[in-house]
Amino acid sequence: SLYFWSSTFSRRKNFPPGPTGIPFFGNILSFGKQPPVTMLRWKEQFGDIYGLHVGRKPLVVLSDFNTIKKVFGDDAAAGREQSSPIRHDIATGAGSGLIFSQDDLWRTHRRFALSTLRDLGMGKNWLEDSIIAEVEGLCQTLRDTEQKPFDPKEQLTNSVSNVICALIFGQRFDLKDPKFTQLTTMLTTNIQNVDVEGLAEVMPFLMWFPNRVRDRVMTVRRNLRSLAVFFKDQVDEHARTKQRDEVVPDYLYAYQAEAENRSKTVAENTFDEPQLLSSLFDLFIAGSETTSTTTLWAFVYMIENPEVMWKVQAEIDQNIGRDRVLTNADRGLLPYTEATLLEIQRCASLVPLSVPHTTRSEMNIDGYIIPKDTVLLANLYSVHRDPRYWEKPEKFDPTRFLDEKEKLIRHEGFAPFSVGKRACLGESLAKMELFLFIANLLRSFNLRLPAGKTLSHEDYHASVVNCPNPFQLIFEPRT
Ligand code: HEM
Repeated sequence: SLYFWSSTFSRRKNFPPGPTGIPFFGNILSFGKQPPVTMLRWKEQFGDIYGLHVGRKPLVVLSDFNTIKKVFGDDAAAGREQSSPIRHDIATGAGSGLIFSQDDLWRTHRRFALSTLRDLGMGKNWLEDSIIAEVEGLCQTLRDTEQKPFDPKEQLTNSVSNVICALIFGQRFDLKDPKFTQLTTMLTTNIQNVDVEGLAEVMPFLMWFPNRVRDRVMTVRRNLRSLAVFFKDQVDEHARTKQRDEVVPDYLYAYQAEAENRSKTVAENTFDEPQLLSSLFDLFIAGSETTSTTTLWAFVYMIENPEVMWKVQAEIDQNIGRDRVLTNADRGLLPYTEATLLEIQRCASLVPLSVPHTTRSEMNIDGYIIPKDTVLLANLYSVHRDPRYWEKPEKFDPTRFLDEKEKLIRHEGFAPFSVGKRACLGESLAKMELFLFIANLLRSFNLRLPAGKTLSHEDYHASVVNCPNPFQLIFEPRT
């Protein structure tokens, strides 16, 4: 097998150089607990484009902003791996939905999702109103803690998930509803376990006997099946109430209408139920954990940099006052607050390796010949720490996003939502949510650590989403 191994490698003549792997495993055993950090070190050694292997699967890691922009702007780099041991395709079909589909299926459904989300949110106050209602509910829950140490993660996740529920199902759940909490907890668990994917792929025999990897894979799969039942119930419920005219339009109705329309006009209609279930999974997964975890990062950075928190609060107090809820229209008056949100996103690099792309055909990337079906990783974590774009990248400093007149600037090398054809399709929703949640939380509360506790941005769990390890805070009302 060693011969086979080395012969497969030597055949890839123009493949980018990188760290040496070991037979059978490739480089996966060297990733460490925080792969993006390890990959940043490899960048320093091998440059902006280097090659790796997970098992025998080749991977190319891109670490420079402009290279990523160029490569991800090309349709040839817009593929996704079509299956995985721990994806919801066990319940909905491989290569379906929005995140893991590719080619025409992806193009059609991405276009539909973008325009539907735009139509649902645009020029209408209900989306902003429903986000604000969630923010106010969350603030009430935090006031109810009466300044006792409290871990905000679960309530925060529920509040943010409710925004997605409003968008896709036209309904929200009580923040303390145990069934809803069970659902959001399953999603959180699954996101945190994505890092088991590579191990399960490289060592499929681990599924044959009890061990930690198998336990994690089984938990994820069990959760996926329960979630699929939940989504299916929602779909059926919608089908039953379709005729009522007082309903608020939502993603599900829009999808069902599109499906009906296309069934009359298009020969090959991909707006079927498995594709719907898969898309609901994706919007839920991509749309809730990301925003709520960014808010957790905001708490961490505000505790680490209290002078920034005070400055944000002072800006809000002076320009708006602390007694009324901040709305989207206030953003223009709060450049320092906006800059702080951007700096939180830069430092957190929430989705540190973006979502892996694959090549749909052979690509030439700066002289390297990358074969079809190669996985491409964008190391956004290293982009956000690149000294070519960021002065003193390790420093938390919102003013880097402001010009000398304290006006907000667009900063080169900033890509929390990735770039190109597959860039986040919820970006504008996410930005609105981040502002409304974080700015209103800071308007309403001083954040403090319980006596004797510490908090550090280095204490986190690395997976597809980097998430701070659990912590408690004291939420001291500011009114
Ligand atoms: C702070 C919040 C968020 C961050 C940091 C974030 C980041 C990302 C990143 C890095 C990607 C991968 C892009 C790529 O493959 O190149 C992505 C994809 C995606 N995001 Fe977001 N996201 C956020 C919020 C949201 C929200 C609120 C939604 C829901 C509407 C959403 C829906 C999606 C979808 C559907 C994709 C897959 C797009 C595709 O494959 O074509 N995201 N996001």
